[in-house]
Amino acid sequence: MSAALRMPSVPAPLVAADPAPADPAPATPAPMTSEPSTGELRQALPLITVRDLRVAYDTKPVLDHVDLDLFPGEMVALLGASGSGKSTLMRSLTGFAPISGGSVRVAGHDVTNLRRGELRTLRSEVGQVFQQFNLVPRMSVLTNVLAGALHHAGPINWVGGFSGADRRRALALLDRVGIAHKASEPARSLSGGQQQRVAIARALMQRPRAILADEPVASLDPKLADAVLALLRQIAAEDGIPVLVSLHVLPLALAHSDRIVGLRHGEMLVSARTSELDAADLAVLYADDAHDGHGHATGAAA
Ligand SMILES: Nc1ncnc2c1ncn2[C@@H]1O[C@H](COP(=O)(O)OP(=O)(O)OP(=O)(O)O)[C@@H](O)[C@H]1O
Repeated sequence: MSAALRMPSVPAPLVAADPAPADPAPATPAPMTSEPSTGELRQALPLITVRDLRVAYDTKPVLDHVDLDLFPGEMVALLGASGSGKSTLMRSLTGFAPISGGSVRVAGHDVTNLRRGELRTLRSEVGQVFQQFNLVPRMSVLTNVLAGALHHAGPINWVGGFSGADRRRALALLDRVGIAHKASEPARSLSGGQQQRVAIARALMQRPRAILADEPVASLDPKLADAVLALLRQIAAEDGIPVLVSLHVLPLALAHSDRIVGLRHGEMLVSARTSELDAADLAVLYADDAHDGHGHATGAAA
């Protein structure tokens, strides 16, 4: 396989429960040679569609004609050396980046043309997970998860302001991510891997239509990183939502994604199914970047 993989960004559709179309235009159905199964009839349309995206900070271009589709149910790893534009691409999906051209559609929202209230709605529908977890350290694990419900609730009294149904749901989500037994402990008392599980449960509390995870395992040891990425992939498949996860370690991307996309200096150079890739195919993303300037190994040797 050639080094730079400008493959079509549209993979064979992954089937998901009740996918929400990002665009009202129906996808052209693939020709069918036999009676379609239910799954085939529910072919997924992309929930997130990025076309010809350009982002510039002041006059400095950071993303250059980027195309991307994210489908319900798939875990997509976003790779690239430091400064290649991964975080900027993620921020573009929730209206936090200075988009200078192209289009971004997320769960039916045209991100480049949203009023403030619509932006809030968009952000309430997209769960976010960060490297530093972003929990409130002195608050309990349960309260941190309940905070995910605030996106939909508007102003709320933190003391006793959550409904019993919210609390039951938060506990069920903590159970799902494997740390219900920590519900009443302060978040700061948990290990990094446990805190990231809390952050994932908080994102799920939003009932997200997609999850964006920006280097979610960069602070975790390899075993915990494996477990957290496996959890995110399981959520993508079970909940039928796309999960986009930026990573710096190639073996983790190869082990835990359905598809890999890769940026280099703001250009999307790689977009392919993970099963069709190996580490050598991804070297193009890191050429001439022995170190990324932030002390990360680039992953090529990881
Ligand atoms: N708010 C900003 N103002 C000006 N330049 C910015 C801003 N945010 C990012 N940049 C620049 O945009 C480029 C891409 O940054 P970005 O954070 O998206 O890269 P990244 O691939 O996520 O890097 P890393 O892996 O280190 O997190 C970099 O050159 C960065 O300096």
